[in-house]
Amino acid sequence: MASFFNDKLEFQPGMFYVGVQSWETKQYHVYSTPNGTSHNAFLIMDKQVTLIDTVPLQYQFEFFEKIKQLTPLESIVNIIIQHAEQEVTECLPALVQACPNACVICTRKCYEHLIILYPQLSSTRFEIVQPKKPLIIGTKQLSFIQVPLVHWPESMITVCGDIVFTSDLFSQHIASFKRFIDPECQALIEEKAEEFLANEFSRVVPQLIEIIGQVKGFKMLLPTHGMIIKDHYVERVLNLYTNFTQLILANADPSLIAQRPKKIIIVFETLWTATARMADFIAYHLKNNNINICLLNMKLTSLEKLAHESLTATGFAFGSPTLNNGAMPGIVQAVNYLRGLKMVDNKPAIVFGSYGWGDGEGSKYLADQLERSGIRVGGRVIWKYNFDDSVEARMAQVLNQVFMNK
Ligand SMILES: Cc1cc2nc3c(=O)[nH]c(=O)nc-3n(C[C@H](O)[C@H](O)[C@H](O)COP(=O)(O)O)c2cc1C
Repeated sequence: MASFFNDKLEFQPGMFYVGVQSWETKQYHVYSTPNGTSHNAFLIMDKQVTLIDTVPLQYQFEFFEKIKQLTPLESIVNIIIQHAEQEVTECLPALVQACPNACVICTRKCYEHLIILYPQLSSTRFEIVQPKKPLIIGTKQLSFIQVPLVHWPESMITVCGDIVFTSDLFSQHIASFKRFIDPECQALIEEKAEEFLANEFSRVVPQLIEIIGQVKGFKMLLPTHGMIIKDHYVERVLNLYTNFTQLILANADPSLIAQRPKKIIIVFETLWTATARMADFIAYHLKNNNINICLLNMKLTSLEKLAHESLTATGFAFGSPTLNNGAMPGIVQAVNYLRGLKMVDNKPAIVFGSYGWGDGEGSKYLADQLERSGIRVGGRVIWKYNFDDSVEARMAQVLNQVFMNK
């Protein structure tokens, strides 16, 4: 009987895509994924049938059906788990039950994480990968490169001939009927790959540089999320990764940041528009002084957009009215997110905001959060309810001083 899931893709002789498209995923980790995502898994039909990664539990039926189109589940001998996170392991307990002959192959750390996540795996047969010991599965041979903290401590990637299964590396959050990057979707895929980088890998640049060197020259990259990258797109994506690492390294050096075209991120929230109107004033003032701006209202903007834009920023203006003696939740979240990704470090910042009856505790809270992370706040402009020309003049002076050294 024809199966609904019979959309086999043999991307290399004997190698099949058995992943799923998650069109409905609009939130991933802490940020939004408007294009959905995919959870990619791969089956290698060799003497020893070998599976690379699983998918989230909600897709177990589809995943198993896809495998069964190619081979009975019991025939699987090796289950390679590149990363312990639930998105690639939730089907593992059921899979192990369905494949009595299978051995789970992963790093030592991955094994430690898996048996905490799934105690029922304690009697499963595991094999811990060794750096220089390939796994021979018949005509094909697999070798493993550990990539700690890219993006969990147990992560590894898998090399097979001239292709690499890259786990989260080179991922892009997008669901699609296409499996391969092509000219039509190239721009979107590259944007999504850079967004993924900004949100997931800003803290692991030395590891990225090492991996970029290791995967140069390979023909095909098969990430956990998004489309497969092959042919000349491999070089394009590696260049994108290299540019990203250079950008992040430059972010650690104030003299290199100073050489970039100026770009100030104005990120704010508002209750009754006063802080929003001041954000507009800041935007106009900077623009009139030939400084690029990006104006983001955190009620209408996503964290992944904020992080992506912040990659190339040279400074920040954070605005919040006072709400219950503190700052607005979205802007607190924004500061916390950028601080964690080290996007604000070494860049000038100001805070601003309206208040009613207190002392501008909203912007004070933001300034304290930034200063506690070692980020120097160059100015704080506050006003009661509504602002007039004198507050605008004060703001203009702070902007000139902090962002233009005037
Ligand atoms: C729910 C709520 C809580 C507030 N809490 C405070 C407060 O704790 N301290 C204060 O000075 N003002 C407080 N305010 C007043 C606002 O900070 C004030 O209206 C301000 O002008 C709003 O700025 P906006 O127009 O940018 O939203 C509060 C306002 C609201 C609606």
